[in-house]
Amino acid sequence: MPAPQNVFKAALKAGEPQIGCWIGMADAYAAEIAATAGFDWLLVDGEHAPNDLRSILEQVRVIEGSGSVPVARLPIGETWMIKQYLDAGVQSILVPMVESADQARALVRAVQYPPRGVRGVGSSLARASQFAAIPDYLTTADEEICLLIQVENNAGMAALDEILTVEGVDGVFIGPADLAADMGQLGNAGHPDVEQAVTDGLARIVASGKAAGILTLDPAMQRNCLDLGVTFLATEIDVTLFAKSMRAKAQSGFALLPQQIVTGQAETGNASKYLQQLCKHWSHKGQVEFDVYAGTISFASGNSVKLKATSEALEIEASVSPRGDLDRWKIAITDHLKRFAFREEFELYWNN
Ligand SMILES: O=C(O)C(=O)C[C@H](O)[C@@H](O)CO
Repeated sequence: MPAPQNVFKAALKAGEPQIGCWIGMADAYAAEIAATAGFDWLLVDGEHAPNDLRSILEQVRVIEGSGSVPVARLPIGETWMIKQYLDAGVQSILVPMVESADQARALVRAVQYPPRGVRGVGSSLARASQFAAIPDYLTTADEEICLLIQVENNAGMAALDEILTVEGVDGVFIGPADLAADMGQLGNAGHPDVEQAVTDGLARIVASGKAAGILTLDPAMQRNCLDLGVTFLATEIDVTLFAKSMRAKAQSGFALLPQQIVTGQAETGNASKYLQQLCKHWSHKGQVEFDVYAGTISFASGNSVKLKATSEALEIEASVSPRGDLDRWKIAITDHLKRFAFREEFELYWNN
């Protein structure tokens, strides 16, 4: 009886695109929910999520029972860590921050038993062999391990062609976020230079015959990657899905409640000037419409202000969301207008 077949590895070898999702909740219950979605693979993130071997194992267990395949990302590519992940029964691993062919070769050795590799032999204790219930595990395990590595900085990209010659690396994942950071575009993986480097790298990986992979939430980039021949594509992240939908649902709930609104006025002959100054000042942060007589400024937070200028006064209506801080918003509006009206005695009276 051989080691369990790695259907994910087989699909990559056959060039069949596999759509996956990053799961970073670091919780088996959440992983079990994700596993009902039907993704081909789920990346259990041991690098950026608060996971340890135990939590990785619990998530792998619940995913294995579904139609999805677990792929575990290690925090870093250490031989002893790989040994533990494989003995725990993980068959597909993703190793971050690979930047040389020597490093890739060491990782290949780490996932293989002697004489080809250095994986320690402990299968009699290991879940991977079903605790020695799989008699042929030792001689069949290597073939079912899928080793995926991440190239995600300038050094790795420079060594990519040599890395792609390393036998035993089943796929190479380009990490846009970390590559962007190393390219001087921290937080801006969508920068044209970064996207160009990513697509060039993916094309080289595909041309080498190895599987190419990436995580991107951008639908256009996802389409482009599949057109390039990417075969392990992660299109979502559970944490961001959950966080964004919770925030949106909280806002839509509060939208059922009345806004907090207050009016105010200031006697001045420069009402139109100050109105236009305030609208221009906040035009880069919020949604702004104005002319010489009236203006509206709205922010994503729910804070907004309407202004009307006459020849003698500036009239204001300030509002915040039901849970917003109206007093703080009034102070912000007052402070900005006082700064613009520094040449005169300017008092803004609120009708609260
Ligand atoms: O560099 C990248 O991009 C990745 O390796 C994926 C990120 O680590 C993932 O956390 C999403 O930002």
